[in-house]
Amino acid sequence: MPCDTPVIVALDFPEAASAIAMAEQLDPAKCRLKVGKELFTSSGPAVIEQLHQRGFEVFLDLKFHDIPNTTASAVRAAADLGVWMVNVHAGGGRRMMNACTEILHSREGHRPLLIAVTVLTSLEQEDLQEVGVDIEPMVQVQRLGRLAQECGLDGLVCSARESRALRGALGDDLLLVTPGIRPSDASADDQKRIVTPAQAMTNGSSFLVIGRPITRAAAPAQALDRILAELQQA
Ligand SMILES: O=C(O)c1cc(=O)[nH]c(=O)n1[C@@H]1O[C@H](COP(=O)(O)O)[C@@H](O)[C@H]1O
Repeated sequence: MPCDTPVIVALDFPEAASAIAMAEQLDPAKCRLKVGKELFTSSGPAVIEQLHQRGFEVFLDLKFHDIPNTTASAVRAAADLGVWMVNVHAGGGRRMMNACTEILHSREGHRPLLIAVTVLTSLEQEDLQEVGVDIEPMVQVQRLGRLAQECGLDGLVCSARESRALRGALGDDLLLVTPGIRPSDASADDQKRIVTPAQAMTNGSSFLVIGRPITRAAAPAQALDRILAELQQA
């Protein structure tokens, strides 16, 4: 069942049973699902197969960041799992990202969308300065976004706060996958560069990654429906 909405629900759960229980409350036509570091570390590739069997397309979010050979090999392994999307960290640089696009373009069969994380949505300018990046998030996002585009990646992970400027600087072809999405009444949790679902789409985001506002809701399916209704009105 193909999904016809921009929502990707983050399945941040400690093991497969709770992740699958959440997936079974959701409709593959209304959302895609993201498997991240916690769930994949605990459950491995099997949980992806279980989600595929339930009709979901899966974004494997491991933010691969390593030397070119290691990262390209990991991306190939992700492609072998049949995932819809996989991410690397643009901070790995040009040679790493080129190695990843080359290995995907040289393979037969299924090829996932390959996107690059730019600046984590949990970071603000002060955080960047502490780790030696003495520029604003917007500038760093555009610098890494341009580099990823030059390397032929399909898209970027960034905050929807940067989506409009990225569209102006890099055009409309890049997929902009934006976490840090919060309905106006939701807690920010540990996210810093947050945007509402409707504003994110208005800003030019392609996909919205949403975790706790849906998965921690008393009624997750209804929380998703409310967000989809907000998007319809945008
Ligand atoms: O690559 C990601 O998915 C990601 C990048 C980023 O900059 N910020 C970010 O929050 N994420 C992920 O998106 C999800 C956001 O979850 P919530 O904060 O619960 O909505 C988590 O699974 C994060 O690991």
